[in-house]
Amino acid sequence: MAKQSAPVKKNQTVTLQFEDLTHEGSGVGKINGYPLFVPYALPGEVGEVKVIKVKKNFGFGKLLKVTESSPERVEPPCDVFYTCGGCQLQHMSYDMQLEMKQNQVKNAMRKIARLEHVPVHPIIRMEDPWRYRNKVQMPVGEKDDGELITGFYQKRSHRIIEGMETCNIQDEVNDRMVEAVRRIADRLGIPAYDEQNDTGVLRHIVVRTGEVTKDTMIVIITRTPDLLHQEELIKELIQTYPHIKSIVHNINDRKTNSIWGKKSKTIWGEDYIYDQIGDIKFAISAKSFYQVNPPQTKKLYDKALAYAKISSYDTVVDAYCGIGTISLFMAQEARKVYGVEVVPEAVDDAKKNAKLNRITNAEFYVGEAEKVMPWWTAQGLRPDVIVVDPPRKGCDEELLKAMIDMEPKRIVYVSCNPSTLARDLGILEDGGYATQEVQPVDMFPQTHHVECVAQIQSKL
Ligand SMILES: C[S@@+](CC[C@H](N)C(=O)[O-])C[C@H]1O[C@@H](n2cnc3c(N)ncnc32)[C@H](O)[C@@H]1O
Repeated sequence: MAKQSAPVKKNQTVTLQFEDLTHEGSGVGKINGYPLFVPYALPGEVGEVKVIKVKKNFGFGKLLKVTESSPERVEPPCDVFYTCGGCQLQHMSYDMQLEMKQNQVKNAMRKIARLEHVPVHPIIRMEDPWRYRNKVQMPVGEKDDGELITGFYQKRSHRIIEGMETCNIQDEVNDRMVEAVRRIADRLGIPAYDEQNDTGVLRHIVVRTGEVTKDTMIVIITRTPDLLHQEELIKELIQTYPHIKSIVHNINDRKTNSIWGKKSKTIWGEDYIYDQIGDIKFAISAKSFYQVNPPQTKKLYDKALAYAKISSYDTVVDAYCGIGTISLFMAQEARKVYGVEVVPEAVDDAKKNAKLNRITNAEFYVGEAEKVMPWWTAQGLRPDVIVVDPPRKGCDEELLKAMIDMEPKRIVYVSCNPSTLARDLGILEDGGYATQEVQPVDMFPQTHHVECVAQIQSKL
């Protein structure tokens, strides 16, 4: 059979009618059935597109001009939206963002898990989908004249966007704190890290602010073991900003894209900041995972708790438990909760958090969930409910097997990636578990990320 070639060539300009969106938010238009993926194009629009990459079954294009615009197109409020890689969806209405995410979850359930009959509820929207992030990790660089600059990297590069004064999805306090550290460090003459030559000092400024407490933690990440002008920097920060409760110095001396180094020390204040979700208080240390959107997190955890249907006789396992957030919510209803988490600092936080809330029926262990759970099974632990909340890559296969071996009545799966969620639900179906329903929650407005919680029941 003759090999079919793509109907377009690189650098060709074509007119496209857009019909759909990819899960990353690019518009999809077809030429003789051949799809072209075009960032910033919306379904229902017609546009002129320059073809920039041609593959066998699909290609990529750059939107040159919108000739027929969608009513869902909006002006992005952020000046650097088209250069920055942080948000992908500011050019579409919030309703369209939600519809796209809802479809993404439905498609994953249908195409990956083959669970078309499972209800996917309407996504839980955010009342005000801006300024929600409680944590920022901002790279530091220098202008040609040596002045320090901070800003996110331009898309697919390590070039800092100059003149980025604010990020519209960040808590304003975090914006101000990044600028304060930049300004003081610049005046003190602390040089930025130079990635090319692996020289210089200041790599990243990380700021986390508690939603309820408004406590702020600042983490200064340097290449060098010492932080130049540390005392002056601390003095000026704490005198000017009394809401700063902790300043941590983290050392990353490797030539790497990773932000964090292994060693951290608190150079002023406490090792933690505090925050509260619902009735539960949390101490959060620098390296621990804590959900970035607190108002939506409460809605997510309430749903997880409702799906778990815990009685006072139940034993619960919370795998990937972080600082014990979900565990402590569950512990209020359960007989006993066991949490497991791989980051030792997070487990220390979880134990501290149990004490802080006078919760005595939750125990926390450091380890890889996929190794600890089979060991627990061998010890005879048979929980009534298992909660999992893994990173984007989903659950390890060993962990899924261990869950099935533990024979819980119910599983609650919290996921930040519908594709791996659907893959894992398929494996659980084969292991005797049926997915009852899925609830998407919009934890990351303006970006293509989507969070879900699924209720899963033993078929026995
Ligand atoms: C999405 S977070 C969820 C944390 C917590 N449930 C929450 O809502 O705050 C995933 C957590 O899994 C942890 N983790 C990653 N791989 C792990 C593994 N193999 N075993 C145990 N924990 C792991 C991470 O350190 C992180 O704290």
